[in-house]
Amino acid sequence: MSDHQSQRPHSSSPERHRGAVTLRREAIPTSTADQRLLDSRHRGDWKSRDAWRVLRIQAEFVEGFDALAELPPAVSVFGSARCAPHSAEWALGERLGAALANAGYAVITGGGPGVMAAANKGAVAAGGLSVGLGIELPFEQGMNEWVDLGVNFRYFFARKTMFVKYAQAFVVLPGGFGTLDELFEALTLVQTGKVTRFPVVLMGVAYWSGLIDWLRGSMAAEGKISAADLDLICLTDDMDQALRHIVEADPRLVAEQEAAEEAAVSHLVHDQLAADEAGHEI
Ligand SMILES: CC(C)=CCNc1ncnc2c1ncn2[C@@H]1O[C@H](COP(=O)(O)O)[C@@H](O)[C@H]1O
Repeated sequence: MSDHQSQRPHSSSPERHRGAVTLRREAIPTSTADQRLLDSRHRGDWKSRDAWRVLRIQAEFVEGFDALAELPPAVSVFGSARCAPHSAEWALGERLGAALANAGYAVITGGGPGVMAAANKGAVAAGGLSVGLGIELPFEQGMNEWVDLGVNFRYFFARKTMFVKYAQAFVVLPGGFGTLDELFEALTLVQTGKVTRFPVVLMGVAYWSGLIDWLRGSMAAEGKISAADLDLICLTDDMDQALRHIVEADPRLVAEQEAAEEAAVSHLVHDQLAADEAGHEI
């Protein structure tokens, strides 16, 4: 008898154990897991159980990690699925995709239409890697034609993990609920220290100003966030400023800068020690 079993209190009624779960009386199933798995008549409802879904969710994370692990440094771009081709927002998305690709970043979008397609198109035109993380929706929708590496997700939350995990920054163009969800998720992760050095750029000053005013005038003024939390956002229409904000926080550059600073300090200490020694000898 194992230690685990010997610690169980004796009970007159029969019981069954399923991992950490103890089952007694009416809760004991009349069939075994093997029976339910092998009995084809029940295959349908077995698949709709949450335990089965957990495996599908797990598989979705594994597939996402597998497909994206070797991605070069990347930036996730968000924005409206509904902006029309040839609109000003489309043009901004395309310019942004190209600028990011020219700066050496892969461009990750939701793989859908609108701003997503524009940013993917810009990235492809500039010779960059164009990535789409699609989402299964109630209506049929393929990846936009400018996605070169596409992964389709069933679950929003698994997909959202990929946007953060494989990007060094978020750039958010004008959009609706989906875009706000992605923006505020990033801000919450940075605010709570779940991700560090993660630049969030908002492009489209006219569109976002009302929201920023409200965040400052109501949310921060009433103490729901600190004024410093607003510093997490870089609001600009200027492509160079957006790029600078991203590049300056790039972990590769930051690591190089920290190494250079450490080297300078150790030289200084070394010189000081040498000078002290020379002073003693005199
Ligand atoms: C025409 C239409 C509504 C298509 C929807 N097709 C979509 N395909 C892929 N990602 C999407 C889609 N809709 C919303 N999203 C996600 O939510 C954001 C856009 O939502 P919204 O349009 O701002 O609220 C995108 O950044 C994207 O990640």
